[in-house]
Amino acid sequence: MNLPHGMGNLRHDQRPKVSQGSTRRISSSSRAKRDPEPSSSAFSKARIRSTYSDIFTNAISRFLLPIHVLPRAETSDRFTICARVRPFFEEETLRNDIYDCVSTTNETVTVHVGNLHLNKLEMKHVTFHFDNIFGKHSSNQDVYNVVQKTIIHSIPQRDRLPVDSTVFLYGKTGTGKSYTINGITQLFAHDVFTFIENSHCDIRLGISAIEIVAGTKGFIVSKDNVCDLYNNGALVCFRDDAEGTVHLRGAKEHSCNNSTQMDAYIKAAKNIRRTQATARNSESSRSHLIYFIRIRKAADQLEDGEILSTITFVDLAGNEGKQDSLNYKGNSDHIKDSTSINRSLSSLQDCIRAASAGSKIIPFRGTTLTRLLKGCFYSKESKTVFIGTISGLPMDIEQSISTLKYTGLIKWPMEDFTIEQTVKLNGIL
Ligand SMILES: Nc1ncnc2c1ncn2[C@@H]1O[C@H](COP(=O)(O)OP(=O)(O)OP(=O)(O)O)[C@@H](O)[C@H]1O
Repeated sequence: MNLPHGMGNLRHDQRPKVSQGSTRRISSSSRAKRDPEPSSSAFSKARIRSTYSDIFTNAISRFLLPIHVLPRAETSDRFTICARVRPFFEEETLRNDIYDCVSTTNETVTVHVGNLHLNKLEMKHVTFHFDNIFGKHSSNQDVYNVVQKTIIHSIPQRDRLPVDSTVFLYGKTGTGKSYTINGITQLFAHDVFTFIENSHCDIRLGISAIEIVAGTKGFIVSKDNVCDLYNNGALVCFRDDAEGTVHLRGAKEHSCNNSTQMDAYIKAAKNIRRTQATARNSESSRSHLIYFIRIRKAADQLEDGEILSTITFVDLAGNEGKQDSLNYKGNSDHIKDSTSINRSLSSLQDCIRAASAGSKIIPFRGTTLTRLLKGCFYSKESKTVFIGTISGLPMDIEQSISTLKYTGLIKWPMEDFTIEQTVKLNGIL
């Protein structure tokens, strides 16, 4: 029997156990109806999940990935779509109402959604099939090994022109975006000079780091501000050229001659970035952080000398559902931040989807974030890795599903990467 790929490397006895129930693909048209925004009802859902945790954990332990989940046509390698599941913290493992609602293989992640429907308990297993899944036990090195295959295309070779590459981290607050980007940029800093040496090309590296923060006029959220993290947060203007390369006017670019320097500049930007303690994360990022690693001709020592390619690392601010916003009632700054962040994330998805569908019209002018990343959408040769981060907590289920849908839709129509099975559980309430 042909095992679906992703399951091929699991022995039969290692695979999750069979579950009974209906299986269906999710169509894009019915998506909105069945997946409403998490709302105050999410609280009652959380209560149901905690009250009937025994029944739900039993149903999760009997889950088996449907055999026909995976076949799909080969798609281009311009976008690599991944998800990472963060492990539970120690304090979470000690709580009775918390159990793991996510299971993974190398290419699939399944979110187990326990619910009460018409007074009966049911378990919906929603499986997402991506290019790579990093489970709870994966390390930053595992993530970097995949990212490296993409960013290597930006290093010039004698027989090949370099292309731009971008790595995005997207997910709910506290799911490990910054943890992942810090890990992979550190590994990148360590490796990149070896790549350059092996390329035998005369090139030099420069790094700039900016954050995008919500601009406000009174009560109104206006155009976002771009701040230079290497110049005390000074405001930066930018323009793009015909090739789509964005030039930051007034942003400092530091030349890096070795790994230690590169690593130090990466850490310096991270430490200056705007963060705020929230209910979910003591150091929650309230801005989008972007590192631009410019690969320039070595002969051209000027700061604005010819750019051969750019490697961009984007740590997006945490997206927030309605229930998160309820924690900040009355904090108008936080609400303005959230509005701006959610608007730019939604615009980013529109742009990446238009780009992956090969559309000539890409709505990148909508937000500062998408204007800055224009090159990633316009250049057909550019390569992008998009990593959605989630947690397996019962109270995060709706957000995890929303993150995974957002992430997958970048590359495929919904029915090509999602499958849903519903199992009716014993117990009438
Ligand atoms: N894979 C992981 N392994 C171990 N610890 C992790 C992992 N992912 C996240 N963490 C820990 O979880 C906490 C929150 O992670 P992090 O700050 O990266 O979240 P975030 O998604 O960037 O949140 P925000 O959007 O609020 O900035 C941190 O203490 C981090 O060390």
